[in-house]
Amino acid sequence: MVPGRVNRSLQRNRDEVRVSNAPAPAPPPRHQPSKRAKSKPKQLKKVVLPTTLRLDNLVNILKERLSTVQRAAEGMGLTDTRPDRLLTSEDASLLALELGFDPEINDDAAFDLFPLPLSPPELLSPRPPITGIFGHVDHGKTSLLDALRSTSVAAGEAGGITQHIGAFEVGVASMEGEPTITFLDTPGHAAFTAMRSRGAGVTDVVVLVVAADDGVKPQTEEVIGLIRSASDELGVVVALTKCDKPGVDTTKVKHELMAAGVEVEDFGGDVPCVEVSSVTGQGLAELVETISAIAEVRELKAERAGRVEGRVIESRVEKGRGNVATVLVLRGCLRNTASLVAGTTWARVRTLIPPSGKAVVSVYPGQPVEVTGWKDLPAAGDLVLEAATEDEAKRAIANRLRRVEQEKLWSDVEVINEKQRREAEILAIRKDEEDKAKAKGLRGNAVLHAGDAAVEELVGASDGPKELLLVIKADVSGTVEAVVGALEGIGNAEAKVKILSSAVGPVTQGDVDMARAVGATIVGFNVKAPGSVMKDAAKVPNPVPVHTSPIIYRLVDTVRQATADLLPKSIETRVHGEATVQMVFDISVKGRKEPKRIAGSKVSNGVFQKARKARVVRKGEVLHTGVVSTLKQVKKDVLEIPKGVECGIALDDFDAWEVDDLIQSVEEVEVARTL
Ligand SMILES: Nc1nc2c(ncn2[C@@H]2O[C@H](COP(=O)(O)OP(=O)(O)OP(=O)(O)O)[C@@H](O)[C@H]2O)c(=O)[nH]1
Repeated sequence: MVPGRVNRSLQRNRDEVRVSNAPAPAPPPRHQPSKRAKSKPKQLKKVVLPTTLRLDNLVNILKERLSTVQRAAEGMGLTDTRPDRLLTSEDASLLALELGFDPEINDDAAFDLFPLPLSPPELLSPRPPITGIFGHVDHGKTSLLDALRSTSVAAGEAGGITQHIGAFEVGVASMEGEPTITFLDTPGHAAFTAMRSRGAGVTDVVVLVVAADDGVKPQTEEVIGLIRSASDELGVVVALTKCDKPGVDTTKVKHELMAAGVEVEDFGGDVPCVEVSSVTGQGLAELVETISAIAEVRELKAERAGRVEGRVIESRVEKGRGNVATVLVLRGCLRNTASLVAGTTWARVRTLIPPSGKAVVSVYPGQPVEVTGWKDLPAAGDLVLEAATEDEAKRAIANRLRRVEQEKLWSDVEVINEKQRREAEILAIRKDEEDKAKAKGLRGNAVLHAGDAAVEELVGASDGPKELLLVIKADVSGTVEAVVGALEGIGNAEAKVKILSSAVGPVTQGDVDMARAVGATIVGFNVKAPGSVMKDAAKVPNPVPVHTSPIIYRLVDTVRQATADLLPKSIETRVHGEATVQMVFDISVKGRKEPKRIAGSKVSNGVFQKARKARVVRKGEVLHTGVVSTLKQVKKDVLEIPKGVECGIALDDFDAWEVDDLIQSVEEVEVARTL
């Protein structure tokens, strides 16, 4: 415990408040210590405050009166001082200080691991370039990666098989230093833009794949945009694929590339363009040579000793191996004895498996490796850092988790406080309306009804957009991110998607329980939902919708439809008949003092039906829509009147007829809306 820390931060806060209120002559009341706190600094009594507490918890901890704490809170500028109001730890500390206490926080909470400063040049050694292959759907990325991968297998030990770990290495005979290129095996689906842009973050060289028989397409342009935004860090080579196809016009494609802003070498620019075929193997060696030439010019170097740093490029749970993450080493030496942290999890490395499939004891910069031993699954994109000891790793992660929890809690605090404030407001309004109703002489249900009506008006007026709550599951962390990216934007101002949680793994009973508790829908990409879990999800009265598919677009469509279903249906009015008022007269009705006012009309269009609602239109303006109480032909009650026939019409709640009013016989139909 370090008591001084809080005081320093409190001082800083006071300064901030003063600055923001600079024009005011006197310091504002909030964050202003009382004389009591100032004049008796030695008598401050130590108190340890939990990170989250309600106002009444603070009252108990400080052993003060509720009213005293509330007064102090008001003096600090807090408008809401109800006992169940949640306080931020900062406000709670300030209140404690204000009331003559010395609040403490745990200094260990600040500990974490961070990337090392840049290494001095004399410690740097060449490293393999990290190469990403990007381009439009079906332009041949997978085929090119497969062709390059088989080159690496062929060049490796006899019978060797490359494991699919999200990256692989290809040897380059002519390259100096580390004679390999590391290829990232990134997927090329349109919905995976998020992953691609992250992939580009660790990439040194981009191979822009353009099919020679198809030319520049929307995703080609998207990749060009990505390359432009990171042009200082990226080397670029264009691979014109499918050049074995008869009749392809590579010059035309190069023109298209120029038009899209890629200055190809043949036309005087600096971007090399290699014509390849994954079918015949044409140009593959040249492509590899070109990448290594680009890498040499860029002098890619990293320190091969010391603490390791890397990035997670893929992660998944594997039967028998547990949490597995493919890590790309960016600096240092990754040993099979290291303790690592990534995101909010850590690992004591159990095995290091490179693409060749044979365990190794150390891995160097530019190389990809599968790391097992993670306590939890790290996410694709997470920074991997080495801790000096296992304890250090655990400490850093405990603090990161605490911070994540706190952040979440404090965003919830706002919501909870707002919800409580609103509930109190609703109660007050209900009471007020009920009192008014009683004063008017109303009794019993009529009083309750007055309260209900006022609350309904208030609640109806301020409802935000409807939300489709989602629990997302996917096979690997990269796809979790992609699915979240594809779904989170769905909706409009009236209905939208809200993602409650997203994680790697199959749909579990826990997911269903959680979804059921909050009324959420489960979306699974490329994952299984066991039969028992699906059976439970289908249970009435609270079934949980579960949508799983290996096709992301299908999930997007399903979620879009489910979100559209939340939209209030639009009401379409269909007119089945029209009558024009020709004269207005009164008839006396048995048992009624007042005569009934009848619109003597003639049906001018369609059929006028008693069972349908009637809409009164005067000079184009709708005056009333209501129930038909009387429909008479001469003196006889009838159910409908055809076109051209005269009739008498009366409505339940309207009788201010005028000659020439139009009475429409209407049907109100609910129409589903789309997004
Ligand atoms: N003739 C010929 N066909 C090719 C070549 N490269 C790919 N193809 C074919 O083009 C089609 C698409 O190839 P993929 O490698 O799946 O393309 P992709 O870019 O990975 O596709 P997505 O993963 O869907 O983005 C397949 O039918 C391949 O057989 C090539 O060099 N020559």
